[in-house]
Amino acid sequence: MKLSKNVAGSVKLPASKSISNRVLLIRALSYSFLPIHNLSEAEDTLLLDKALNSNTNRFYTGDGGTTFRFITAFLSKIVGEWYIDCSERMKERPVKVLVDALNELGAQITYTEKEGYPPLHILGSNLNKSKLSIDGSISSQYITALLLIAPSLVNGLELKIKGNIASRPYMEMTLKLMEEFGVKTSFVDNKISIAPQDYQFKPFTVEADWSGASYFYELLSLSEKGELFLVGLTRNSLQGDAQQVELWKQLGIQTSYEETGVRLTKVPRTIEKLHFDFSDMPDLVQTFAVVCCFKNIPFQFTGVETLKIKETNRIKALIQELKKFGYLLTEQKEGTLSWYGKRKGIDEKMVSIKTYGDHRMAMAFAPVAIIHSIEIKNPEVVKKSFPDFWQELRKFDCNQ
Ligand SMILES: O=C(O)C1=C[C@@H](OP(=O)(O)O)[C@@H](O)[C@H](O)C1
Ligand SMILES: C=C(OP(=O)(O)O)C(=O)O
Repeated sequence: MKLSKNVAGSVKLPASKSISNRVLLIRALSYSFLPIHNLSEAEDTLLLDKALNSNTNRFYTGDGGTTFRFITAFLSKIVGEWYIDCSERMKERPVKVLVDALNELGAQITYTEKEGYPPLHILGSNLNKSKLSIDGSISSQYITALLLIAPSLVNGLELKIKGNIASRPYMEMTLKLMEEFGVKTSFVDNKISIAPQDYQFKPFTVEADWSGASYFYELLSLSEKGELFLVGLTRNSLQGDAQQVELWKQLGIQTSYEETGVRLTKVPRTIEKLHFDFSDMPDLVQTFAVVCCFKNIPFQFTGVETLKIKETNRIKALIQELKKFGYLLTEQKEGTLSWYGKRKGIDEKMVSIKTYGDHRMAMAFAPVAIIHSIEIKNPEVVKKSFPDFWQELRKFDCNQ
């Protein structure tokens, strides 16, 4: 694919997988069959949906962090014996904080391979303890998993969060969705309290995905001219990644909210370098690292410590792949990724990008095809969150 330097057109984004997975779990906890409109077709969502509708006691959750962690909490409170398996990469992503919490509530969960990691064997029961304290700095998904089941626990849940809350907007998204389905929650001074109560499920429509939108902001940013319309995005989003709008403005992309989506136009950029704490928007680090290098904007990104335990070690993967274009990124201290503007020349006419099983590596590098000839290895990885990504990108192919 050779991308045009003038990108004009409209993009159909996938539905948010974060919202989809939460709403699927809430519907299952409500014993409801009412419809969820615009449910994501991401593999992570398809696998969760399948698990929630299966009648076996063995589940496979693939590569999905939320998929694995949400189903773990869900099964822990159902009396029975359950086995949850997953992909090889998920077996390297820790789950101890969640398992310890569920065991403290009364479940009996054991590791079937490596201590602290999936896969799991679960003896589920009526969890009747209600007070917990949990480390919030590793993944918000542990907190979300506990919150989602909290109203259905015999004595509810009082959750005290210790340390920083990584990916905090995702936890806030969970609380907002619970409220949307009629559950009362209280969040004061790092303590969340939820009394036992029933969800009131109702038909629901999932928003378009702000994380997936970032690759088209990047596309316009790397182009020479153009204008894009991203269908389905709204200003009042439940997604923390909607906050990327402010960053793009500094980088020269203006967002205008219209009735059916957002319009992106090019404006002069207002910054020469970018210092930003990504702990609220961890999934956008790859997009901004790539765009900043190719626009020659030195950067220092803090709050990136959780990236090592995502689909791949994203810090290492970014350093390795950007080096192929001569950009020398450094991780001088844990949780900080920087590029000081240093670049060495390269001879390669065509650069081959490894994706390491990570959808966001493929999507963050794809727009670079505007500037440099690239080949993306294992492009099918996008199915984890954005199955139609290549189809949408092809709209900007010169040979179309
Ligand atoms: O709750 C969610 O839907 C998510 C939370 C974040 O994970 P962490 O809380 O592990 O950072 C994010 O990176 C992931 O893509 C989706
Ligand atoms: C980190 C991600 O997802 P998960 O943790 O649910 O696998 C992601 O989609 O970038």
